Amino acid sequence: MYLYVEAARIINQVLNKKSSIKNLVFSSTYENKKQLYALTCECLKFRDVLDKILEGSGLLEKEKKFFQGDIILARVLLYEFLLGKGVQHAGKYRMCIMGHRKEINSSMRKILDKQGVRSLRDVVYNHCPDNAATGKTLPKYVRINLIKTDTNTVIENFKQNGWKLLKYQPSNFRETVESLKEREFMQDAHFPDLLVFPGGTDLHENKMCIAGEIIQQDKASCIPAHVLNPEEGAEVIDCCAAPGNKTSHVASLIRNKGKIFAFDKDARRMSTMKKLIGTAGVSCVECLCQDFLTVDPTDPKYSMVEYVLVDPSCSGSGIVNRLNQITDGKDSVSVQRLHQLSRFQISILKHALRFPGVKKVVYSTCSIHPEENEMVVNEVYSQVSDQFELVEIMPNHWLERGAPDHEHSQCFIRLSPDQSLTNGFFVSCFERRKIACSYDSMKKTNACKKKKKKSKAEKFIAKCSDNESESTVSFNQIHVIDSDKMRNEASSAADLLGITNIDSSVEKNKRKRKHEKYDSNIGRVDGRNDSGINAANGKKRKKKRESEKCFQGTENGKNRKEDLIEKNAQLTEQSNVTVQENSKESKSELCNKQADKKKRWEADRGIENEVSTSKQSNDVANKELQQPIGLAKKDLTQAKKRKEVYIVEDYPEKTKFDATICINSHSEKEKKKERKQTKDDTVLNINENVDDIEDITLNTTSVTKQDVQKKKKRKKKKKKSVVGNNYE
Ligand SMILES: C[S@@+](CC[C@H](N)C(=O)[O-])C[C@H]1O[C@@H](n2cnc3c(N)ncnc32)[C@H](O)[C@@H]1O
Repeated sequence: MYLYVEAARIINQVLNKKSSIKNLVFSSTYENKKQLYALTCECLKFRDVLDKILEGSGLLEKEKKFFQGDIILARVLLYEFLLGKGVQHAGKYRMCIMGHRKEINSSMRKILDKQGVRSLRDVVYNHCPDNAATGKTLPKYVRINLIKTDTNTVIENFKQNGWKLLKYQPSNFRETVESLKEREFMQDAHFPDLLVFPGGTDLHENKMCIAGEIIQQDKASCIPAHVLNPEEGAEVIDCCAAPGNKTSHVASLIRNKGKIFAFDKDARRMSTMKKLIGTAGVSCVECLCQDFLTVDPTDPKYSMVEYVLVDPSCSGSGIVNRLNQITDGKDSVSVQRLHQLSRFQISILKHALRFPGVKKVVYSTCSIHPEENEMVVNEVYSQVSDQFELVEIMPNHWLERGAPDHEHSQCFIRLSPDQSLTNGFFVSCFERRKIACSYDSMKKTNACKKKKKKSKAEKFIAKCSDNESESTVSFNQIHVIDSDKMRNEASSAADLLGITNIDSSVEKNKRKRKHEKYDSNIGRVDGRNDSGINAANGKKRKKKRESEKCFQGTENGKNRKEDLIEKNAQLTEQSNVTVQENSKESKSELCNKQADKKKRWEADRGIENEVSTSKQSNDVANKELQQPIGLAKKDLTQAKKRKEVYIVEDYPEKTKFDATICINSHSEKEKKKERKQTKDDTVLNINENVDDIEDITLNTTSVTKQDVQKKKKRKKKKKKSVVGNNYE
């Protein structure tokens, strides 16, 4: 049968170090790769004991003609007969084995009796001091795919199918795991989306596994995504993603909301990944079959990426049931190979840290060699320590730290079969440093920025005035739609003219932003969290990213520090607007607030100074900072009631208009008329193309909807004629 012949061929090549099992299985023409892979691996694991049985039974001698010295094929058939599904549908192969079954069985019995065990598996386990070949002692970990289901449902499902859920105290977690018996399972102590089963449990045929609701994944390999801990809606890069276990885990943590750019240069592995993420119902991933080192970090496409996972190719020396260990011995990685790998790992990690918007990078390997772990991270850290810091991962929850005798080893975590009951693994985490800058220097920068803005605001207003009928322009209120930049322009304009009513609601994102407030942490590279899923922060950060869009990463060539300072400047300016508007507040209150704000600003950035302990004043300052611009919510509501403000709400979804200025200085009748007109007809078209944010102030023209439609028609006609010309 082709399966047996193919398995024998692959084993032969692996033993002769021609290629790896995975490569050979993937390139095989045998269709059922899973079956072929499993048989190949198992035959390699049981190689020694199968050889003994062969010797005892004299099978090779007796069937000299049949096997022609092919001991590997004989091993494969013997495995299938004794440990597999039986030599099925295999004609002459089956006849050959069945014809000698008595000798085979008696040979096996002798071995079992000699060792005092009941099965061949026990022979193998007893012969491997660390059980490396079988992985028997390692529990089986099952990750719950939160895109398709939830932990309780999965637990209930197992219980209904006769599995018993074991309870434990944190102090006896390890003992409970080690004592797990058949059809018993438990929840992991560290990660709520992980279940633990007895070693050797095979859930491939389980319905939830087939449906992609649960995924068999070692606990070690689940740690990087948890350490990365992106919030829902986050943008993530997975540099070396295939076959996609960690990618699909990240997708699960962000509940399929956000974006993952998954790179891998190996097309074959990439296609496996596509299948895996397809089964897992992951749709937020863009698979990019590309060498990650060739990706341009300044490409605007990646400007919103804040999280990067670096899980590069490594020696795999931590994988305990790695077949290379069976074929080559435990320390089979040569010095030269280690050197090559570590050079590659350094370059990938350095490249990951080049993405301008990135704030967290997790580097992991399934290697036990410091050359691929601590040494790589420390080498890279020495080059980026001005921008990034090494974060202490799970400081109170994980005892096994980086290898001693290496710098920063306290920051890293390692996993091992002995201590963590997992494969050997290494995880480290870089976070972008917080910017420390004094309040005074920040204010100085603000002053410069303000000057520039003033001229921009003047320009803006001049253009607005040009486009509205001069007699009615009073600029009592400004309404800005879907443009952060415009909102800022409007703020400056309002400032300049002493306008009191500013409604900066962003219509297109109205629903998204409804409950979100400006993040008072803006400008800080923050959000550390050891583990767990931080869904609540998700919306907040998404909003922050949206509002930062015009500053961060998109303005190529600008350095991040400047961006952040600008953001802070913006924030202060915006809160100033609020303060100015709040005419009811006394001067002294305002002074107090300013002082509090200064203290808070400096305390946030670790600048040693007196930090205000007054919760009340901090709360006020917080409120102020959270309020981006314009009217307080309650003031806005009142203004709406007084009909001083109206909001153009029902723009059609596909409207191209980004901004409109609404004049509000006439009688109610006129206002109504004007409102209708504004909706239907005259709008100040700030920018037709939302993507061209840079052009917003430049392309300010007044056009009617009819104009736009005409323009579109003209464009269409033009296109048609071009197509026509091509045919000619
Ligand atoms: C350790 S595996 C990644 C495993 C994956 N993170 C997971 O959890 O399933 C390393 C991957 O890196 C890919 N790789 C190696 N060099 C690369 C490069 N320069 N750019 C992108 N991918 C690369 C390999 O093809 C391999 O699939």
